[in-house]
Amino acid sequence: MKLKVENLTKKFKKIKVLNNLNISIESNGIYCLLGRNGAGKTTLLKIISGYIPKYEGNIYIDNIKIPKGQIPKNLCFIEEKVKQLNKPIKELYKISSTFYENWDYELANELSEKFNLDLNQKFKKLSFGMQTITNSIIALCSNSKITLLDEPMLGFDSILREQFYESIIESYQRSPKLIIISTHLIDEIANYCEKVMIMNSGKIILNETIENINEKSFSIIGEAKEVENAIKDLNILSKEYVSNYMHATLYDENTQNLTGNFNIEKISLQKLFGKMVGGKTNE
Ligand SMILES: Nc1ncnc2c1ncn2[C@@H]1O[C@H](COP(=O)(O)OP(=O)(O)OP(=O)(O)O)[C@@H](O)[C@H]1O
Repeated sequence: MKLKVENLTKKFKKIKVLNNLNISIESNGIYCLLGRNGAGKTTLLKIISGYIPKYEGNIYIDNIKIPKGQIPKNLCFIEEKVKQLNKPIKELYKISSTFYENWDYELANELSEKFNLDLNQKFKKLSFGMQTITNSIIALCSNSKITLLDEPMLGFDSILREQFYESIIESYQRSPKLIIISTHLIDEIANYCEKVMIMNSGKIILNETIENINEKSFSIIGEAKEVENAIKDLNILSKEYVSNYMHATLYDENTQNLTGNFNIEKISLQKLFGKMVGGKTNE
């Protein structure tokens, strides 16, 4: 599947939450969407899903323009904290199977077993984490060609999260699709997705493969003059000085040939994210 978001602007009471935002996704894959609280992730996913009809710009799926406010065929969007009807889980699966034409019964059974869900239990009787897992299972089993998961791991403990990541991969391997996961669990998701999009100030400021990000993200520490000279032509995200030492963070592909009396090491996606968007929220 292809997804294109073109010049998307969304205002709430004159405040621009999305500001001429563009995304182009050319093929299926597992993508993650990062941004600080209030960055506009949910708003973006809701617009793509047709839940917010008023906006400027265009959404294209497989090169076809989606009319504003229309829920695209073959798309499933699961919001954070979504409330289901207070019915037993097996009823919710049944209802969902009539809703989603490619519903995967086998995967629904497998995942329910994996997460020890009692299919006779009513939704409201489930713990918060189990409610979230039910929603996320429904999203994966919907087998939608575009699956948008907005903070699908809310309330999960670390074991549940690990199992859920495995389930996403399993569902993707059974039936490749375009999955976008919005999350704050940055370093965890980095192990499972291939591409990362970072939102800030209403725009996508980074849209890269994890592989490229790893190749470009570094920190360098050493004698200030020497470091300054070595990195003067590179993309510097931050600089800090302690006496005559300097610590800098770089995002640049031309770091391979840096040599000198300093230490250079890779940094995590979490750290890079902090350097790129730290100190700025839309709130
Ligand atoms: N219906 C609405 N009316 C007015 N303002 C809204 C509405 N929905 C969202 N906003 C505002 O838009 C901004 C972006 O919100 P959004 O929920 O999209 O961010 P987010 O990146 O998903 O945040 P979080 O990570 O905290 O869930 C926030 O400032 C929010 O208060």
